[in-house]
Formats: sequence, C-alpha cells, structure tokens
Amino acid sequence: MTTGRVIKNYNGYYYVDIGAGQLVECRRRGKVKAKILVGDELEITELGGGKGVVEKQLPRRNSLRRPAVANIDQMFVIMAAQSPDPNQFLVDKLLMTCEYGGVHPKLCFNKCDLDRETAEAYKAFYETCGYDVYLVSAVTGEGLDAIKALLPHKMTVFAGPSGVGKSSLLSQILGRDLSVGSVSEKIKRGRHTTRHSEIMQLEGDTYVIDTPGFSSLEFEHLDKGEVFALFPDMTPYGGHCRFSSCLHLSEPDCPVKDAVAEGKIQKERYETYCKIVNSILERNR
Ligand SMILES: Nc1nc2c(ncn2[C@@H]2O[C@H](COP(=O)(O)OP(=O)(O)OP(=O)(O)O)[C@@H](O)[C@H]2O)c(=O)[nH]1
Ligand SMILES: [Zn+2]
Repeated sequence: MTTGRVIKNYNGYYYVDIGAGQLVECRRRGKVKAKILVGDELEITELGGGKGVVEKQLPRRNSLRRPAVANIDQMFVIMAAQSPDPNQFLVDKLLMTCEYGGVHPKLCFNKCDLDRETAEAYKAFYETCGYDVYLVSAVTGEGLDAIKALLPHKMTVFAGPSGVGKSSLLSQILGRDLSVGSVSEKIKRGRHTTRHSEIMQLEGDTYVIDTPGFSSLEFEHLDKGEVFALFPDMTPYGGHCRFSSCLHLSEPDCPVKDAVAEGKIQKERYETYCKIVNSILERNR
C-alpha cells in the first residue's frame, strides 16, 4: 500500500503525489464513498504504468468548502490596502470562514504602495487578535520575500475577494504569469472571474493553491452557539460564564463581556461576533 496526496481531481481521476516527483492517476474503488478533495491523503494500490486505485481516504486535519481543499498547511487571506478598500466586517467574516474549516489563516494586505497608513492600522489591529499580518505590494515588490520564505514544503492557499491583486501578487511570488490569457483574451471573454481553484506544484512537496473570488461563508446554517469558537482571540475568555449556555450578549456575570470592557478583547471584534449571533437569532425568531 502506498500513501500520497491528491493534487488534482479531474474527470473522475485523482492525481496522487506519492513523493519523489511521482504522480499516480487513480480511480476510486466503489467501496470508497467519501468525497475526495484536492489535498486529501489517500491510501492507494499502484497498478503499474503510473496508474492506481484509491483504497482509503485518510483522516483530514482540516477542510474548506470553497475552495474545496483539505489538509491545508497554511492560508493567506489577501486584502488590498485600497481599491477595493478593506472593511473590517468583511475581513472578520473571511477569517471566520477559515476558522470554521479548521484553518487559522494569515492576513496579507496588498497594494500597500497606495495606502500605507490603512495597511499599518489593519496590521496593528489584527496582530493584537493573534493573526500574522503581512504588508506587500505586487507593484513595488515590497514584502514578497517574507511570503516566499514561508512556502517551502507546505500546501498554501491564497484567497481573497476579487480585485485585491491576488493574480499580480502570485505571479510575482511564483515568478510565473498566472493571468488567464492575454489582455485581449480577457476583453473577448468580458471578464475572467470564472477560473477554478488551481493547485500548482512549485517543487517537491511545495504547493500553492490560487482561489478566485473567495467569498465569506454564509453563516445562516451555523448554530448560534457555534459562532464563538470562530474567534480565537475571544475563546480564552469563554467557559467561565454564569450560564453554560451564555452567548455573551446581555447575560450577567460574563467574563467575555468583562474582557471587552477591559480592552483584552477588541471591541470591534466583539461587535462582529454580536452582529453574526444576532442575525442568527433573528432568523430563528
Ligand atoms: N497599485 C497597485 N496596484 C496593484 C497591485 N497589485 C495589483 N494591482 C492592480 O490591481 C488590479 C487587480 O489586480 P489582479 O491581480 O487582476 O487582481 P485579482 O485579485 O487577481 O482579481 P481577480 O482576478 O478578479 O480575482 C490590477 O489593475 C492590478 O494592476 C499593487 O500592489 N499595487
Ligand atoms: Zn458569557
């Protein structure tokens, strides 16, 4: 039995990287029912000639729904310092989306050449919330080496809203042009936002996944009690409330609210939390 990692999933075939640059094209056995994602670790039987069959999907460390990827080693949520202007609620929701999938992401602000002050303010804010924040510019090249240094031997996902300069950034970081066709081709197609997530093998076990148009999870399907766990900067203060079912909204004797009052939890983060929980309560009313 051989184990490896799915790096592509195409037409019912799974392309499994079994190390040392070998890729095995696998079909699944009927008994393997689980949905197999890019990034999944599998047990396979090699049949020779670069072919094989999937015997078993191994337990996942984490997974995201969109992009549909599993076992992510690290993830960058890319925003722009300007155009499109960042907003904290959106950043919070994107971070929550990752946390929901079991991934603690890093934040990266591109286009720092356009508005350093805003980028610095976001960096200071999210660092106090326990997120690593990188300031970069695809135009001046600032900050790119720090990101490059984090990539070797990992599977890294880059995701961000449309227009933040993700393609420009990745082209610079990876040293290849990722844009889909030429400018004229883009014009012909009108828009180029229909790209699929793409996994790129830089070398050996270094992979990068570029995800177009990352949008936040719809929180409608979350239970009100599930939201708190998506704020790693708040969770240390949970678990000691008077009521075990405390939602940390208006209940008495709530150390979470105390921590907000004492400035140990950022007020704006707590406001995002309340907004999401209240929208869930509203829905269930
Ligand atoms: N000033 C400045 N402009 C940038 C930077 N990076 C990208 N841009 C510009 O921002 C625009 C969007 O860049 P893209 O790389 O296409 O953005 P994207 O996030 O990949 O967009 P989608 O393909 O829609 O997901 C382009 O006009 C880029 O030239 C930067 O660091 N500084
Ligand atoms: Zn509480």
